[in-house]
Amino acid sequence: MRDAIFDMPAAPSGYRPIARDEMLLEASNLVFEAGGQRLLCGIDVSIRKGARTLVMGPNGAGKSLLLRLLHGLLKPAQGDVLWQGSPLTKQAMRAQAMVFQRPVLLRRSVLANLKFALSVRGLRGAERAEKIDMALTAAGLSHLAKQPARVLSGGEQQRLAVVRALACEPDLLFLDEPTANLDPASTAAIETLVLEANARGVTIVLVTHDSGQAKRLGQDVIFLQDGCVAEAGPASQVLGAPRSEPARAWQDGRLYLGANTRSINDRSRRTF
Ligand SMILES: Nc1ncnc2c1ncn2[C@@H]1O[C@H](COP(=O)(O)OP(=O)(O)OP(=O)(O)O)[C@@H](O)[C@H]1O
Repeated sequence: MRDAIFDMPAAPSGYRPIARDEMLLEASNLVFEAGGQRLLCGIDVSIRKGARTLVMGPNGAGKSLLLRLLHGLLKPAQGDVLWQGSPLTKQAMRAQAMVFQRPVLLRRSVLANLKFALSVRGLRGAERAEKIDMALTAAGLSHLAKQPARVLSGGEQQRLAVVRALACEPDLLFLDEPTANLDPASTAAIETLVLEANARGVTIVLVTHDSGQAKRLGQDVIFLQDGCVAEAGPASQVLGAPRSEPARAWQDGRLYLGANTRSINDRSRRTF
């Protein structure tokens, strides 16, 4: 039985080994295949309760697929996802929420988007109204509550998507490139919402290509390359003193093309 956060060599000094009961989500030997291709190669990852874990790596590395598998939106060809040590159930999925790069909003008002999400969770009346009010305030969207969500700017839509997810009080929030295409002010607003939620105890798993964001938010990092984990561990190691070539290239700002020359069928082999 594993008792450390990731399947890595000995943890570097200063990094506290994490006991198993501190794991919120664990995946072992996750394989995903589509169209006759092996897209995830047998991934082992663990998500610490209360931590901010970043999923990084180049385009097509499998970051979104990994999030969807961890959230239970996709089923693996092989491998298991455990939520607090037990198989992922519908109930466990309700303790999680996901925010996508392009916000998925109802073609209704800002208010109705929040109302609907909370109603699905069984909230009504004063309790729901209070949560809606809190969400609108947190997102700075109170003045736009009656506007159709689709007329909001990209940054406003993403803030709505984040507070709508958080209003349901998930234990874990997945965010797939939530600030791609956003300007610095909008990025800062999303990061503030994420950090505030995390300070309240919400575990965060966030995909990013943004090196500044990785440094600002990262506590643990899973670095993917070609559907495999190239390196995983504390951000101080993976981003600060990487051991794998893909993560080293990222740190140096080099374009790492090596793995792309391999054929798709080689994806099951770890060559890092
Ligand atoms: N349903 C599917 N069927 C076939 N191939 C798929 C499917 N979903 C994803 N892929 C492929 O799997 C690979 C990984 O996709 P994924 O979206 O996870 O990459 P990513 O790391 O999130 O990339 P990006 O940074 O560009 O968003 C890609 O080559 C993609 O084309």
